[in-house]
Amino acid sequence: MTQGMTYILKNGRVVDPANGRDGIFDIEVRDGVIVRVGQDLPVPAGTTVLEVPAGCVVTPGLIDMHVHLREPGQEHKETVASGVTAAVAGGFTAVACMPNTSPINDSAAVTRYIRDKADAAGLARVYPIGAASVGSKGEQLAEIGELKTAGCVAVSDDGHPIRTALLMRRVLEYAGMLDVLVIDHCEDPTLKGDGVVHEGPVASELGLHGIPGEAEELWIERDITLAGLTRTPFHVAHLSTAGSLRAVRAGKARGIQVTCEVAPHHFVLTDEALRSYDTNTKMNPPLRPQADVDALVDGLADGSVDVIATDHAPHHADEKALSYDQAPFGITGLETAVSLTFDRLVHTGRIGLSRMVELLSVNPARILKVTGGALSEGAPADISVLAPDLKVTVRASTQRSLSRNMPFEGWDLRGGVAATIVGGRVVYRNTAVEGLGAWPPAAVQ
Ligand SMILES: NC(=O)N[C@@H](CC(=O)O)C(=O)O
Repeated sequence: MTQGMTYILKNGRVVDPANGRDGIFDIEVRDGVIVRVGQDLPVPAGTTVLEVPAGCVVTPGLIDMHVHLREPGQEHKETVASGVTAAVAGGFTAVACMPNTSPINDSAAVTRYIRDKADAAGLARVYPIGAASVGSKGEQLAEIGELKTAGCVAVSDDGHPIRTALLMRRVLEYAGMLDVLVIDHCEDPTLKGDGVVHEGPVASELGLHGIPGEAEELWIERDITLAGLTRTPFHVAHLSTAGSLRAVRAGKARGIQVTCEVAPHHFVLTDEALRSYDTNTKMNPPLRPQADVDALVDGLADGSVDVIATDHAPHHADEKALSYDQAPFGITGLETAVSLTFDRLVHTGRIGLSRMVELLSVNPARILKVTGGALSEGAPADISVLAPDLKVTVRASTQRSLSRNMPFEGWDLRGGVAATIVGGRVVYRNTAVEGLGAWPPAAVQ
């Protein structure tokens, strides 16, 4: 389908909390833009009708604000093109990619390189996140103004915390002045030491070095204090413990502009999964005990968690084949997030569909200040069509990511993605969903 086409998405259940909509609506798209949303829209001559399959839900395009695309420098794990292919297959119309590439994205040249690759792929929108410090080394401020001009929407030293309190203060001051979001990977490196899993009975039994939850919690307290001092918004990457969530809630209650994200693996898995010794259970931060998982689910339900973000961290099979201590941290997530969210949060009754859309679209758009988050007339037609009752069996071999490091192999989940529309183009169509047969072929299907 070309961008110039006019079509009407008909009879879908539209869940668009930003516009207060949850019901059967039609959406008219022209030249890549939503021109009308209404009930029983008339179909002008020459307009294509795309009937939304029964049971499917139409939402503003999902946005994953934490992914690793690995290009430049680690194209054996993922490229921008393979990453955005995985993104649209996972229902995401946009992703924000972390700067821990090789070289690090601490310059306009790297930012532009990533954007050019994303433009060439022409699938999901890609928003680069620049490094907060030169080389993410935690010594010298990066050129945040230059990064913003080149297209970065946020800064972070993700993979590492922003190393000192003074540097964090300066990053907040400069980024705040330039209206660039600061995202921190909150982890005290001295407390982490050579830990590879959560510190607790499971780690002891398995003989693996532990990382206490307090390594994250202390750092979040530091950053919230500095966000208060500088009166600047601050976003916590991959929050994983009950104590961290208490700190965020307390910060919000004091009026500090702090937001946070939780990754699906942290609300689905506990550190019991480590007993498999599967290195696909090794990620940063580590899998936590049930009490933390319960607290995160409560936070996702009650609004204290703002965002679900995958922390999609592809690694090559050879690297993940190393011993548990040696293997790199991280798992892929773009192609399982929607199914895990449906299965574990929506179908269990913990959150409703509109909260799901807030977590995966409305809030990431608002926090990053990027397009999307609402199906408004005049907005670019970035739309996700979700299939809440689709039966999905997760298979790494059928995923689009170049890497296969994920711990959900063979899982049967209820809920998936039917189609993904970016700027009016149907870029992904799931051939397993009945009723999409009359839709035009998509670049990914
Ligand atoms: N989250 C992860 O487990 N891995 C991230 C970096 C990091 O945050 O350690 C990666 O880039 O692989």
